[in-house]
Amino acid sequence: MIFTPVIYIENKRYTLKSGVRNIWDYATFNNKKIEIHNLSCSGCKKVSAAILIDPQGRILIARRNYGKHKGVWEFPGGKLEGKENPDIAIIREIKEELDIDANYPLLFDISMQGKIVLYSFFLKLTKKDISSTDHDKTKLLYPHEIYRYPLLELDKKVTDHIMEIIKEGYDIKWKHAEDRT
Ligand SMILES: Nc1nc2c([nH]c(=O)n2[C@H]2C[C@H](O)[C@@H](COP(=O)(O)OP(=O)(O)OP(=O)(O)O)O2)c(=O)[nH]1
Repeated sequence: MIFTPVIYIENKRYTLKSGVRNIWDYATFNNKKIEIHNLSCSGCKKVSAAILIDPQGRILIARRNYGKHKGVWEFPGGKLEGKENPDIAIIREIKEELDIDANYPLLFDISMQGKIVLYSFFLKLTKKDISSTDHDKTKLLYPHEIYRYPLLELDKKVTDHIMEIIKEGYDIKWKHAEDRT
């Protein structure tokens, strides 16, 4: 599991390494597996969510097209299967839902509400035309714009944490390798 330089675990904030200001650079410092803190929550539903970021720093949100959350905007993702790790789950989910092949999911938030534990990962969005099996609409939004849409409670908390990370001066934009100077 690769963390960002900042991680929120149940609303507590941890800084893992100083001196790294672009969250994507952290992957190159920290490319080894680390076991995540084991949350004790018996009978919890564990869910991974993808904060897919484009090169302009916009985030993908999607409107659910079925079930009890139909019409609600959320981050793509879904439940962990069996003993699956959250990072493996998010790679599988966004392949299934959006047909996106992702690398280096960066874990930055573990939030709980009721019986749900949500693991949120930053991922690079390189694909242009997005369509989802689970959603009828998608949007690319700057983080402050996300609040304009009806969101699940946990997603508001995750968005608050993204805003805090940006206000502190961390950059969530990334560059294509060929654009790097
Ligand atoms: N995919 C996704 N799920 C989220 C987010 N935030 C959040 O609280 N959840 C909750 C909603 C669902 O209860 C659960 C995701 O499960 P799922 O994607 O398999 O959806 P589901 O409707 O089949 O799940 P269920 O609640 O009916 O059991 O996590 C989010 O940003 N993305």
